Amino acid sequence: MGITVREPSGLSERAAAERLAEYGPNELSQPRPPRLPVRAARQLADPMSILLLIAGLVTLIVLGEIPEGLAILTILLVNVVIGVSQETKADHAVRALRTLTAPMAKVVRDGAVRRIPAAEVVPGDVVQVAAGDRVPADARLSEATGLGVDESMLTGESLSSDKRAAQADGAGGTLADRHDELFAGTLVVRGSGVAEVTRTGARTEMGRIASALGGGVKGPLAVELAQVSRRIGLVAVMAGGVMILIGLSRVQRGEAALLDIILAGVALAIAAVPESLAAAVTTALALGSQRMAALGVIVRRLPAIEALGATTVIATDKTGTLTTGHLTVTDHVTASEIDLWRGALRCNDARDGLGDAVDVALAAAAERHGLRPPPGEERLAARPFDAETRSMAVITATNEDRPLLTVKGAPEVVLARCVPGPETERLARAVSGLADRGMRVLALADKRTDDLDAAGLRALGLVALSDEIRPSAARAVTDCRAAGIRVVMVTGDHADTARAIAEEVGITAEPVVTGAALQALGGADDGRSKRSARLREAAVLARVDPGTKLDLVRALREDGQVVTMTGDGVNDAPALRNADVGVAMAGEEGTDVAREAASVVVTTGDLGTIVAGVREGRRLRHNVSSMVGYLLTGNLAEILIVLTGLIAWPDLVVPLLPVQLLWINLVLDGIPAIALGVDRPAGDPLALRPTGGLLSWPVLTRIALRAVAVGALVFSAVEVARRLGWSEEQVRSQAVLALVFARLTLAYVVRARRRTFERGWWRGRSVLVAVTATAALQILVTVIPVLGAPLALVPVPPVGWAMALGAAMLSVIVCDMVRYRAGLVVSPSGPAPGGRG
Ligand SMILES: Nc1ncnc2c1ncn2[C@@H]1O[C@H](COP(=O)(O)OP(=O)(O)OP(=O)(O)O)[C@@H](O)[C@H]1O
Ligand SMILES: [Cu+]
Repeated sequence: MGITVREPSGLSERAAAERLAEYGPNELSQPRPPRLPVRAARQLADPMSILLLIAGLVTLIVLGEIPEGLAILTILLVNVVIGVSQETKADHAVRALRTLTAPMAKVVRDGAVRRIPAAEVVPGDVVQVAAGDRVPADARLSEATGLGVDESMLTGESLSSDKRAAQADGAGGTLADRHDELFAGTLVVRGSGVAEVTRTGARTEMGRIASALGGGVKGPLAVELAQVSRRIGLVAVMAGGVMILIGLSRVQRGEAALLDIILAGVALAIAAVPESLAAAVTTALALGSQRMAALGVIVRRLPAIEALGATTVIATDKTGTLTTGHLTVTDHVTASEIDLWRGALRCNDARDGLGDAVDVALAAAAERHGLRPPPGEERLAARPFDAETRSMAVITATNEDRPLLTVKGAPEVVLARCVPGPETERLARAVSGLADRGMRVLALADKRTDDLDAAGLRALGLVALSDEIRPSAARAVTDCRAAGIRVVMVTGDHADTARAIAEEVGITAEPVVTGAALQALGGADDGRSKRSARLREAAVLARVDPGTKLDLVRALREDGQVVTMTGDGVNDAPALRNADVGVAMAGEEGTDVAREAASVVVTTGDLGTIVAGVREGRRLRHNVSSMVGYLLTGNLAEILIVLTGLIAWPDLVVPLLPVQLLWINLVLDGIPAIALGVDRPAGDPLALRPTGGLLSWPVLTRIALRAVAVGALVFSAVEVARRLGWSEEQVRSQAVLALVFARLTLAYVVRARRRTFERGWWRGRSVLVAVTATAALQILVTVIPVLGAPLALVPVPPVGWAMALGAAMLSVIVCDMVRYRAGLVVSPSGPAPGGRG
């Protein structure tokens, strides 16, 4: 426990509540979400909507076709409503997540340390900060131990600035000179301190600068989708152009009006562009992130969902992830119990049961042995625990004349600094017996000196802490293996401890690679490549420092793996940022720095939770690829029919009227596409192994082949209708009916794993509802003339229905054949490179 001269007891809860009412919450005001009309206007400003508006007005006013013109405008309205509601939904989801990851602060209230939301911090609060924390408010330091703060976000200076406790009267000056002040929003990179809050919320230095926290960086998925949309847009415009060119010859011959042809071309272009794709994908991701939040997986950046689903390697911490993280001292080796536990209390930063898990466990053990912090001792200097040195050192003024240095840490580190002798050797030999049992072993030593780095210490003994395995972790490891995901344990702990735990949870414990072994490979080019190879094959990495995590991430990613990495410490940030998915812990266990570097925050560090996230990620990837397949296949088939029909059926002028194209694409298609986005396919989603990119060549080939097949089937149905001598309206109605039915069955084709109507295909309520509702809608407008009139649809004879259903059923069969075939005909170059998300 930190013994200090002044032990500030902080505000009382009552005073704090009063101040909160007076000063308001400690937050920078968030930009308000745009209002409904603004959102609607944004949707309308989209080029497609503008085209649609023009097309509708031209039909209505210039051509004087009132029902058709109104229908087009209604379709536009429906489209805007769907767009706005999707955007609002996605927005809500993202906002809800932001609240979940709200920052916390440690304050002293009524004399005890509490963790409270940073927004509730008030001026006058006594806050504690330690390495890894984001400073919650502007504050004046009353205590500082080796405190260093990164203030680059305020001052632009990349070097961290050293802080010390305030003197009687603090001097002003530029921000960078104010060494006894902490500023809201800056990051503590080392040491610890206690400070009294001076300003909160918008009154802080950060508040004055105003938040520069912009969000919304586009992820790879969004970029890929934007690219796809652009390409398809080009194809669509070309298709529309071709249509107009073909039509022009007809205008010359006096068979059609110019305006009709142009409108039809524009409609084809609008119809062919999957404008709902990007919005539907964003919605699917946003809703998926909400579902994940319910599982305890909070996604900070939406594209991480997709990357989670694509994960091939999970690099995990040991403590807190595979084990519960509740450390208890279960064994110790010592010559003098009293000296050992006194040392454990001196070299300890825990307070009121809060703080580092090791320190909390040691304080509890000391108390069990009847020791309390000796009164009247004052801490003169300290070097906080740090994962690089694996030790902590404290100098205290005791009742005796000379100050006392106490060191605790990894046995290799501490015992190496002790005077050699039988006792030191006895302890060194005892280490591996304890570690073999999966326990974390620490050594303690002391010496009368005021030098933190002194050697020649007296060994006090060993303490062994055990940590229970999480039962869910073992299951998660098995799940991962079944799903083809490798689990690698990365720990700062002893190799023997690591191996014992790895074996217990079912991670193949071979090979165990230690930091020392990696170091021995040297730093030359040759050594580096050997090092990467060693890192890639390791199942357990022990006694490694956080820097090695970054090397591991790099080595694995170079190898084409998609890496999910967990981390909690200040030094884990680079690795978390560089991994495909960085996972940090919410709450006390993780640091703010790690959380900000991570793309995913989990409420329990449990590996099972992370695997649940991977499962959801795989499901979402599957859903997004279903959606893309569904929309692209359908649209392409439609373009093919319109273009071939234009040539084959000159008497029809245009095979499908603009209003019909828009009806099919903008109304009927949107509903099943959204349903596919939130689909629950049969079976365990974890088994849906990611294959290549969203639009790799095999995928595109499959889409093209299926589109040709569906197009040909619908074309035949229409051709038969023409031969039977039906009227122009009936032939077009037949085309719409067959196309809609065939496209609807595509929803089932794209989401299936092996066969369209495989076991459990009917499960997944959203798709069933969407497809049935859409089919019903189409049937209604076909059989009820009043409803069909604006769309120029008329009832068709029974043969027509039979042909539409036949085309739909045959589509399924042909598309399933393509499913098998595609694996054989395409992609000789192995998996496509799009797998990394
Ligand atoms: N509070 C502490 N004071 C002194 N030494 C410590 C403390 N905590 C840990 N150590 C030592 O440092 C070593 C590394 O600890 P660290 O917490 O960095 O491991 P880690 O990589 O987080 O482990 P894990 O994978 O189990 O979470 C430990 O094995 C222990 O010997
Ligand atoms: Cu004991």
